[in-house]
Amino acid sequence: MTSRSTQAETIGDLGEFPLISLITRNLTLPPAVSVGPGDDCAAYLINGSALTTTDMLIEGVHFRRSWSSPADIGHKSVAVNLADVEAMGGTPVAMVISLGLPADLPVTWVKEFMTGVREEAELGGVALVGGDMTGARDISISVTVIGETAGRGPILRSGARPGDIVAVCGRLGWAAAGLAALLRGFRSPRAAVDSQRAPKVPYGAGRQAADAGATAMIDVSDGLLADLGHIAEASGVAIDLDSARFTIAEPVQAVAAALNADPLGFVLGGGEDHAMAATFEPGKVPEGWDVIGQVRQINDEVGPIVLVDGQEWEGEKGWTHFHP
Ligand SMILES: Nc1ncnc2c1ncn2[C@@H]1O[C@H](COP(=O)(O)OP(=O)(O)OP(=O)(O)O)[C@@H](O)[C@H]1O
Ligand SMILES: Cc1ncc(C[n+]2csc(CCOP(=O)(O)O)c2C)c(N)n1
Ligand SMILES: [Mg+2]
Ligand SMILES: [Mg+2]
Ligand SMILES: [Mg+2]
Repeated sequence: MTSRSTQAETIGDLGEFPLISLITRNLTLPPAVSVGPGDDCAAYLINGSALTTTDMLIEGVHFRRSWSSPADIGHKSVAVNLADVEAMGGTPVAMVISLGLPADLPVTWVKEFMTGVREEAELGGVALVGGDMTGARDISISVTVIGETAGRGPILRSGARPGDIVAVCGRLGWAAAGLAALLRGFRSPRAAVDSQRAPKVPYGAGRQAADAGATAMIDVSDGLLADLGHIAEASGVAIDLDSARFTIAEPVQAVAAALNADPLGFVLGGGEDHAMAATFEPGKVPEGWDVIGQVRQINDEVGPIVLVDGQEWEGEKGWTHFHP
């Protein structure tokens, strides 16, 4: 590194290519990756069926710098993408990250962000093989992950059949409860707020579900009801959840009590925990998954729908962008 780069405080002082070096030095690449960052493309082997997924995180929309550490944002950026590979029953192989960054961003911010990226990538078993960088007013992060299903077909949203059991693995309502706390200026309960800052994706659960013969699967990014709605639509079925089946975690209950809200609202309508939600033939629900309902035939007049105790849920079903 030049003296310019060792002394630089902001990424504007440092410059584009030294910043790329800072981000990409000392990466360990698995044998499947023959060319990592540094050339015009990365090169790697895919042995089975290939998967590609991408999700963006935008400052002010997905995170605030005042709420989350740079490392949290690094963790979250990788985790939300790995959750989509998991939700197809796949295994991640390679990842590219594109960053839009303001010039006055401290270099330390990017270093700490990359610590989160590296830690989450290691947890999920994916290699960073490249990316892109541009100036921007607000921080914008776009991650793309390439994965594989090792010759087995991917688990789609469209495979649920009447008579199947609906089950989930992972946290529900934690991140939404954390968001509600942060929006009101609180930093506790810590477990809920930390879940909003960076989700705990149940890595391995998607592959476990695929091994158990899951008929459909999705990760809960927007909200359980909204995301199960995608399974209902794609599969042409009705899904009926049993509210008595949900065990509501203590941090979610604590936020609900403090805000005088229904804790079930966080569980059913809250996103960003990236739990896996899947359907299975009876008797095939794997260990560690919680049964929450049943797949039923659609009523022709109503069409695909997600019900709670046989009724339509009156509250929020999940996050959608572009709403005022
Ligand atoms: N700009 C786009 N161009 C092409 N396809 C898109 C675009 N945006 C979304 N899609 C596709 O639409 C489908 C649904 O996208 P969506 O982002 O809702 O899925 P997700 O990543 O599972 O959810 P979330 O974004 O909440 O994590 C995906 O198959 C996605 O690839
Ligand atoms: C500052 C701030 N305000 C609001 C939220 C809540 N939020 C944003 S995007 C999203 C759904 C998933 O996004 P996507 O569908 O883009 O993957 C949710 C629940 C947040 N995380 N940070
Ligand atoms: Mg998406
Ligand atoms: Mg998804
Ligand atoms: Mg996603």
